[in-house]
Amino acid sequence: KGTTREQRALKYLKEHARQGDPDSVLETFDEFCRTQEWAMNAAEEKGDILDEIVRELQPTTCLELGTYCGYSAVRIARNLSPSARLITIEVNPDYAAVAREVVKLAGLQDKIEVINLDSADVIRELKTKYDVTKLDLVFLDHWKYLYIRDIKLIEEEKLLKKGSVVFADNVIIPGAPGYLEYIRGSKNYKSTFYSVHFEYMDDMKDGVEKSVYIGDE
Ligand SMILES: O=C(NCCNC(=O)c1cc(-c2ccc(F)cc2)cc(O)c1O)c1cc(O)ncn1
Ligand SMILES: [Mg+2]
Repeated sequence: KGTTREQRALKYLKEHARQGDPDSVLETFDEFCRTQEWAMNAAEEKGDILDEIVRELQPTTCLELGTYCGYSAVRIARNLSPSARLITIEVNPDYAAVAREVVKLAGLQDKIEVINLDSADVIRELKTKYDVTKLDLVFLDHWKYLYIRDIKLIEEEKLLKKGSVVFADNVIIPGAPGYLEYIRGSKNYKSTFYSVHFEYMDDMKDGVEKSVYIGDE
């Protein structure tokens, strides 16, 4: 097949989802992954926890590392208040291209900015180039060994404030042991682990970690 899995998913969404309807895009993407081809979306159970965090926190500025096809970006942005926004970073150009289309299909291009660069380079420029003062919500879902590098960078840049939430996917599968040890050992966070099913696999368990920043501003 000349197409990639991500391109096939986008085609399916364009043919079956309602333009401008984020809920329809997410439901259709979940249907694609259950009936056609698996994809690494933060699906149903993980998504429900993410929805809960966004609804309770009502974040103004969100950062996502690891856009992939934009499933969780749409999931986050559909619950954001009118002036709130999400910056999502994807290093893979093919993934970023698909994600931009999915965001447009959901009608959320005014809330979501997809950046096709390396996460560390963008984090260093959030204040100067992306007009960010503080991050209310950070969603870690990119390469698992980079979680610890990037959370340390976010702290170094003083981008968190009391109450900021850092939500990490895949802390069991594929796993992020270094990150878990770091964040659970840090006095600046209050962490909670949630045992959840791995996306679209009812017989596999994964885990997500929600950490609330309580350190100095
Ligand atoms: O790694 C890149 N993106 C995805 C990061 N996310 C993951 O790796 C990830 C993986 C899995 C996963 C777990 C078990 C398994 F058998 C297969 C996949 C699940 C998830 O929920 C993820 O989030 C990437 C690639 C590339 O070519 N260029 C730039 N970035
Ligand atoms: Mg993931």
